[in-house]
Amino acid sequence: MHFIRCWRRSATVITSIRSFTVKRLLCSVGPEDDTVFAMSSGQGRCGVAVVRVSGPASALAVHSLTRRFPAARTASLRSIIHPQTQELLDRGLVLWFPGPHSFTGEDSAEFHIHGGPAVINGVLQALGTIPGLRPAEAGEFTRRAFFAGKLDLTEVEGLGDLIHAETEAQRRQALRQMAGDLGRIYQDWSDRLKRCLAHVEAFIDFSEDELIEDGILNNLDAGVCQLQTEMGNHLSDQRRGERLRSGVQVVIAGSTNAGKSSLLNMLTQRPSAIVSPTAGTTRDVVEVPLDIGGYPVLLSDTAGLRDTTDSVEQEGVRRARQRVEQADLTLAVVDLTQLPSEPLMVSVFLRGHLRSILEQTSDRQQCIPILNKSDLISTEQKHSIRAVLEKDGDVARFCFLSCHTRDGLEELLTVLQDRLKTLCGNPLAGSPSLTQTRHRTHLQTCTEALHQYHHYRDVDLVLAAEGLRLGLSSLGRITGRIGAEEILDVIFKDFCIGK
Ligand SMILES: Nc1nc2c(ncn2[C@@H]2O[C@H](COP(=O)(O)OP(=O)(O)OP(=O)(O)O)[C@@H](O)[C@H]2O)c(=O)[nH]1
Ligand SMILES: [K+]
Ligand SMILES: [Mg+2]
Repeated sequence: MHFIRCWRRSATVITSIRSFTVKRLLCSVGPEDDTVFAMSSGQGRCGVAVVRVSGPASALAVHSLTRRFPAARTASLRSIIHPQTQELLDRGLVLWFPGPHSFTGEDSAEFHIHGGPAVINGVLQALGTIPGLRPAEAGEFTRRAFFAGKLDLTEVEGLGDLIHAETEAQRRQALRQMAGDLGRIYQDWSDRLKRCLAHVEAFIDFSEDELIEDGILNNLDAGVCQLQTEMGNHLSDQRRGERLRSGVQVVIAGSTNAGKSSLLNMLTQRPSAIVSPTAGTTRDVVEVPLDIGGYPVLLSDTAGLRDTTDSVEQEGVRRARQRVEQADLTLAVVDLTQLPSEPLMVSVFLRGHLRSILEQTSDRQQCIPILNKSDLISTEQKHSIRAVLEKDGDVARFCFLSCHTRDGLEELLTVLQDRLKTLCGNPLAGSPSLTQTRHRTHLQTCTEALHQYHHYRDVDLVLAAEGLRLGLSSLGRITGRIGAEEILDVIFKDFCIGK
């Protein structure tokens, strides 16, 4: 969805100024001497739009459009004039940020103009007539900031996440990463590893001259072990940061007619899925993104689980099972009227029933049993069911619910939020979580390389040193000190024009 939005935004801008561009749109990977411009605020009619310019010809751009040059980093009201026709385009604020003290590190400027399409197009077209200026690529301002050393890759990713953050917890995590919290951890590990490597190399070069004490290798071992422990702890985070970034997969599953689609509609507060008394109504997976207490959730309703000869429904059941298998959390909906009347049989029945829903995924943390249609049973029945289940440690914390009266909804939301908190962690507490598979992959490579150090340490010190060197380069790949080119395009594809 984000991608389409960004793509649409960029498509509009590019078509409107294409005829005025002097240079081809190049996808650059390194610093450039051309100057780029783009609208940095959102698309559509708005009070104020921000047009950004960055590169060596920024001063020329400001001068050409405003005549009177503004003081650095001070908003100045100016008439904005087309440099060729001298026509007045708008009156707005102009800001001048001389490099290197700017976001991109280059000379840059911002024009805060009125947000109507004709004004915006007029100013973009005017900029396009200035020699040396061309429209910016998606993410090009940030790309320039990266090459100027203003941001490392984790900070660039944090900035991208911040732009796309849809919930409070996502915003907090992204902001923290953008501020460099995560990058600093990796940089610290990198610095320490570099010191270890320098010592091993010194030992290899000078030990025969007996200039180096013997104990130095033991200290080194301890240093490498300490790094491994810290990396291990960072990696064993149950994917909290990644989950918060991409959304928690919550799946509603259960038998046909248990009330799964009714639950989806109640949580989304709209008729997202068809509800009917016919068993087997839902076949496709119906997925709705939700913000629950600041946590991003992808909530899916699935086909009722039952044996069937209908091939379409069979496919629905297959998809439902697949979703449950991949889910971070399953809401297992049970129709209370289907429970055995004998209270003592209730927990046996429920345990079996939950097992048939969850199948392989036996982790109890991943399931909330929802006993639905509580409006159809008496208060006494409810009490006795609760008493039996509370005694049974094998049944995870359950919720009574009625999708008809909404009784139990508050309690369900509380339980749900608790689980989401556990699944995503508090993005502001403790050390920051890794947020991307990319980080995980390089860190794993790094820890494996450190094993190589221990493996060869007594056999061949040169090979042991190679392990440290490999580890160092894996860490460098996370922050972009090494091999940035190959992944830049992947990262920047999610950025919009103007950022
Ligand atoms: N009395 C009562 N009826 C409910 C409740 N929840 C759902 N129902 C009814 O149960 C029937 C089935 O509801 P659905 O939401 O379609 O159930 P489902 O689990 O999605 O069914 P399938 O998609 O066929 O698997 C409908 O007639 C609902 O109105 C409830 O809390 N109380
Ligand atoms: K149904
Ligand atoms: Mg349904």
